[in-house]
Amino acid sequence: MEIFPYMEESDYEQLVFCQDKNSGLKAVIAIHDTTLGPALGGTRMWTYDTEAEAIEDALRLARGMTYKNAAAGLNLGGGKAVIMGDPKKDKNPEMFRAFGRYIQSLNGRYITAEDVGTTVEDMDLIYMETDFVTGTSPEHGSSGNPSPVTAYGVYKGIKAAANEAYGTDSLEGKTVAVQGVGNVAYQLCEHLHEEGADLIVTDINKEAVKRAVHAFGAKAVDPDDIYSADCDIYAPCALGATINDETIPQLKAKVIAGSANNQLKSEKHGEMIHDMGIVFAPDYVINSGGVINVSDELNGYNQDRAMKKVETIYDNLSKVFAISRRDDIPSNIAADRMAEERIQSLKASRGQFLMNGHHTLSRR
Ligand SMILES: NC(=O)c1ccc[n+]([C@@H]2O[C@H](COP(=O)([O-])OP(=O)(O)OC[C@H]3O[C@@H](n4cnc5c(N)ncnc54)[C@H](O)[C@@H]3O)[C@@H](O)[C@H]2O)c1
Ligand SMILES: CC(C)C[C@H](N)C(=O)O
Repeated sequence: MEIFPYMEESDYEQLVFCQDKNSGLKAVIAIHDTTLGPALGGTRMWTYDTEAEAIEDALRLARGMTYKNAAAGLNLGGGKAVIMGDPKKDKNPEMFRAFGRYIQSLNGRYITAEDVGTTVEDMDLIYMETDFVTGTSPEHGSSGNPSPVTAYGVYKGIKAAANEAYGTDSLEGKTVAVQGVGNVAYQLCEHLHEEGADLIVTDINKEAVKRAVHAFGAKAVDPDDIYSADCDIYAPCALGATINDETIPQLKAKVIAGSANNQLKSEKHGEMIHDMGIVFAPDYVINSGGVINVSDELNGYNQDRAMKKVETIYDNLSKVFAISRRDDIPSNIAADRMAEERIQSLKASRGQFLMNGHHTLSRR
């Protein structure tokens, strides 16, 4: 992989390699764009087959955070980190402390939080070395685990998408097919069930499926059968790239709205579902509840204020759908335009973010 041409193409600012032999840390921090403010994005721990795969994932996810933060109206840029390793086997406290020291070395240009494979406990270890971490335990004055808030935002986003497709945002009697019932989706199912939606669920983890069937009376299907499930709304909450050439022809839903990052395999798949009249809630708009919540820590965390901001996901998505309808463009393109406009309007007068010696995250 040629790194500089890749970085130049989407104008990445910085890529940092972190190695600590003692703890086994091998990590990459990618900072995409800090026009709007310091780069905020989670740390993913994953078993990458190759270094190139890890670097590419960090870069791709960092760019996604630039768009997510901009579209959510946050004064934050985009960055992301990946740690190479199996989150079930390879973690140790020294690893996260060493990683925290690397974050500290960036002096606030990158602020981290949870992502797939990392937990509140990991953030607490990072916090032992740096202030530039959010989503630590509430006893540090922090916001804790972002997943329940992400789930609430996705629930609100599903309502906005239902309103666009069906002319009402009531989910009572609607059937929602949920792919993956992990941290976010289990809580999402709770909101949907409370509103009277019928649930179809799948997961590669049989226990997770059992739990949802038991708690919400959900109907279980095999992982490959979720795309063709007879439903009104398909909620991808597991992996990326599940909207692709193979799955699109199987879909019966009029709405696609879920928590997973990077749901479209490529841009052409956004066009395909747009042409079919499917309402698609762009992933980085609907799943921004977690980052909105942790970002409130930069003002001294206030849960009420954070939740009010999370509620804006409904209006934000309605705006995206209106642009998509007005210009007859896929909703993912409409969302990109909305985010890019915010960044471009500041870019003329501001460059990269540099800490000015004072920051609000210090709770010590
Ligand atoms: N946690 C957050 O706050 C947050 C914020 C924004 C976006 N997201 C995204 O939402 C998604 C879910 O996040 P999470 O924190 O709930 O993760 P999680 O790991 O807790 O849940 C994912 C679930 O998907 C299941 N799964 C994996 N492959 C599958 C397959 N092929 N078919 C069916 N199920 C499968 C897993 O077994 C797991 O139960 C991820 O894509 C994540 O990037 C999460
Ligand atoms: C900052 C974190 C809460 C970010 C989250 N992992 C996301 O993808 O949005």
